[in-house]
Amino acid sequence: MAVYTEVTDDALAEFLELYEIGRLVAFRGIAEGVENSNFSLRTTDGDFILTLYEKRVDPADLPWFLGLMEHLAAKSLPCPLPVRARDGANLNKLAGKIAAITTFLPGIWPRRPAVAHCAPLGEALARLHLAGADYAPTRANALGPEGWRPLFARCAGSADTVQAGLGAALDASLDAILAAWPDNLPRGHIHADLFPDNVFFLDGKISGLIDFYFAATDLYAYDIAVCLNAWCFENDFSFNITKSRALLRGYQSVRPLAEAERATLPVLCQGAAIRFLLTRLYDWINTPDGALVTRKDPLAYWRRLRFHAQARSEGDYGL
Ligand SMILES: Nc1ncnc2c1ncn2[C@@H]1O[C@H](COP(=O)(O)OP(=O)(O)OP(=O)(O)O)[C@@H](O)[C@H]1O
Ligand SMILES: N[C@@H](CCO)C(=O)O
Repeated sequence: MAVYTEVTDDALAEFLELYEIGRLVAFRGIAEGVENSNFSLRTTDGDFILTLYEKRVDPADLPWFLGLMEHLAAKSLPCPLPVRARDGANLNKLAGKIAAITTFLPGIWPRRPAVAHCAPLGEALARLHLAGADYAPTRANALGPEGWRPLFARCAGSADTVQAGLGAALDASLDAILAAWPDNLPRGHIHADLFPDNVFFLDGKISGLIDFYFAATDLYAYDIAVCLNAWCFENDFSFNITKSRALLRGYQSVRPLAEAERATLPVLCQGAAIRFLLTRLYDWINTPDGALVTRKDPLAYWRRLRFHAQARSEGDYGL
């Protein structure tokens, strides 16, 4: 459930006056997502999404995210296009929060990711990387390697309440991953959270890439590692190398990987696994019982981390 902030009819009417998008026809909260409050908005001009930015998004970063989306959409990537108000602003205030309207994208996200989704996903990710290359402003990845130790420090004390011995195991894993982390790979703007619920499909083709609020300037291959974690494990935590091979082939059909990117896939995947493990662990510990939002299981990423830690080479990912 992700409607943290209620929007009254009067406040909405006043807000929509700022835009030139026709008259309101329908408005409802969207239950999915955990980070921001999202509403679907229908006007006489069409369908839109209204987002109110909540806890984790730093308002100072919003112009960068919206600018990136505008840049990518202009290059025909199927991502939401921020709608500008009459005065040209793409961010305004609603119900005490910073808010934006973006275009609505058709399609549905795959509840059960299959092999057939993975090649189009890889292609779309590579297109995103290429299309973003000439977006000049940069954004440091707050949830990249430099952020992992400080994040762990904020939840280490409670890790063992989730699983006995988890704190010490994570401490050792972080040491190993950070020591082996590559710093000389090709970089640019990455999505950094391209999970199945952020990718819409229609008739077997990708129709939407959403949720750019973790995007940052970082290693391209790290973005692939995020996708390998999010798309290529089965419910029993076994790694599906057929999905991984399809994803990597799809990616390389658009942007071939450098040798160093291929060779470092095991550690990049460990890093991506620990990143989601840590944010989930933090949320697990800090979300009060009875909160409306569903907490995500940190241990699902502990299982993934263990797989990647025993991977020896790119061959373990189907290359
Ligand atoms: N541009 C869009 N077009 C169509 N639907 C959208 C769009 N943006 C968001 N949605 C809908 O809103 C839901 C939540 O959006 P989103 O994933 O961005 O929320 P969030 O709280 O920021 O997410 P997350 O928890 O994944 O970080 C999506 O699953 C989708 O149903
Ligand atoms: N994709 C993240 C949640 C929000 O970005 C996760 O599954 O932990």
